[in-house]
Amino acid sequence: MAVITIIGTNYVGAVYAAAFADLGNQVYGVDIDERKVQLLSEGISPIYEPGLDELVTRNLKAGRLRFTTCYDEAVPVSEFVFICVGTPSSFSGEADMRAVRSAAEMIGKTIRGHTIIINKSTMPIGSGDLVTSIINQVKSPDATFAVVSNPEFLREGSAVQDVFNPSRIVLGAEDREAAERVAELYSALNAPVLITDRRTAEMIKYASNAILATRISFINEIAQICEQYQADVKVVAQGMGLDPRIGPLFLDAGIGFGGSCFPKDVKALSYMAQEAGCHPQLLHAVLEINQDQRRRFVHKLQTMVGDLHQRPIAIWGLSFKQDTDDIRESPAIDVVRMLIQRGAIPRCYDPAAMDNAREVVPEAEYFDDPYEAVRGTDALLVLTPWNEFKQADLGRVADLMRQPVLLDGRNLYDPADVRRLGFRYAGVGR
Ligand SMILES: NC(=O)c1ccc[n+]([C@@H]2O[C@H](COP(=O)([O-])OP(=O)(O)OC[C@H]3O[C@@H](n4cnc5c(N)ncnc54)[C@H](O)[C@@H]3O)[C@@H](O)[C@H]2O)c1
Ligand SMILES: O=c1ccn([C@@H]2O[C@H](COP(=O)(O)OP(=O)(O)O[C@H]3O[C@H](CO)[C@@H](O)[C@H](O)[C@H]3O)[C@@H](O)[C@H]2O)c(=O)[nH]1
Repeated sequence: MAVITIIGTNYVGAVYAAAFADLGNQVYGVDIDERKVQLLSEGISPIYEPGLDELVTRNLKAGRLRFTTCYDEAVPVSEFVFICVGTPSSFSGEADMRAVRSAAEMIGKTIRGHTIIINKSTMPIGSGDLVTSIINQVKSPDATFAVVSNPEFLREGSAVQDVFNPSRIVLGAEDREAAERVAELYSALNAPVLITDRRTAEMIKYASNAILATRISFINEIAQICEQYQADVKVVAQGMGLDPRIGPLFLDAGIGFGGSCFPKDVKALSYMAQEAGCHPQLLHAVLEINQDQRRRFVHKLQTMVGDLHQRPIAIWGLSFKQDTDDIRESPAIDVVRMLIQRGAIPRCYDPAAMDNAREVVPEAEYFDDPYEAVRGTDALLVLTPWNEFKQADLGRVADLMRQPVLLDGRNLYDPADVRRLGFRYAGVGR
């Protein structure tokens, strides 16, 4: 049993707080957002993440988990303090480290005895040194500490599952004993552990996200070429994926990657590269192809239905991927914005992300029922691959629409099946 504090309790921190408690530890979750702390203390997850409510509730009841806004209540009694605050993109693409700096300062002021501080947020290379120096400036003279980098690889929508079944635990430290003590926290999960220096660990995170984003932009570029030569990118990806050197994952063509990680982390890596005098051509291309994908999709809609002014267009899916309410950098939200700019009337449905979407795109119309959203529309755009869209009653959809046009931004449907129902259909790269 260890006493652990998690700083920042949202997509990453809330899941970790509950998971470490579930493994038998005493855990404090600290967040500056009072509403979030209040909800979590009542066993209600502030985000849509399958399995999280149950995990939080079970551990609150067992008395192993507590949420607070007060560092003083948690940090002084903790042996381990995880930093899980956000590191969003700033205007230049550089990671915005304000939350990390302020968390480090608060940790520095409240640590007692010996504490291991773990950087779990995705932070630029060199951030371990930054956190160390901030803490050194404010800590009490008798407090000692070590900073370990421990990047996180969970995916939203399957975060609970991913945290209990990690592909690897990466630890970076100048103090090997500190890294080994952090490794013990994960010992029950039987995952491979890689211990290295801090900067290498920080780079492993950026390089991992960058290659996954690269695969997506790669297949999206292949999809563009497939469209010109009447090949089917879905089958191309399948055929490529059978080669064990290539593998089948992260080769789904579509409207591009979004979310709070790939876009910001590729930008941050590219920024770091440029700052160091490198020329990150591949990273630039990955981002450029990703933006193009959205524009090309809207252009395809225009070629199929003509001028969009005053045209009602149905949208299925707003979150950046399935099984989450997260709309950060969602390509679907970008597409909706482009439609509005062109005078269209987007009629949107999403099983989890509509409250978030309403806040950023209040001009669109929202429906609680996917079939209501398509009523009287001139096209249906499927933008997020939620399960409930995969076997939807497309016959009924065709009947409800003013004209049956289906643009499948995630290649969910079999083109021949959809055309048989009377739709004019376009996927991506097929
Ligand atoms: N979301 C993911 O799937 C994922 C996966 C792996 C790594 N990461 C990385 O982990 C980090 C956290 O990601 P997230 O999506 O959970 O971020 P988030 O922005 O959704 O949540 C951050 C939380 O930290 C809180 N916070 C901000 N400043 C604070 C402070 N000074 N003290 C205490 N709490 C504070 C915020 O109120 C918020 O609840 C980021 O660096 C991200 O890149 C995210
Ligand atoms: O073949 C694919 C796979 C994914 N996507 C899109 O890529 C984005 C990211 O998807 P995914 O990686 O599943 O979700 P995230 O929750 O953003 O997780 C990524 O980002 C996290 C934050 O850094 C990392 O921890 C994870 O390992 C990494 O997969 C989404 O918009 C997906 O729709 C595609 O377009 N095609």
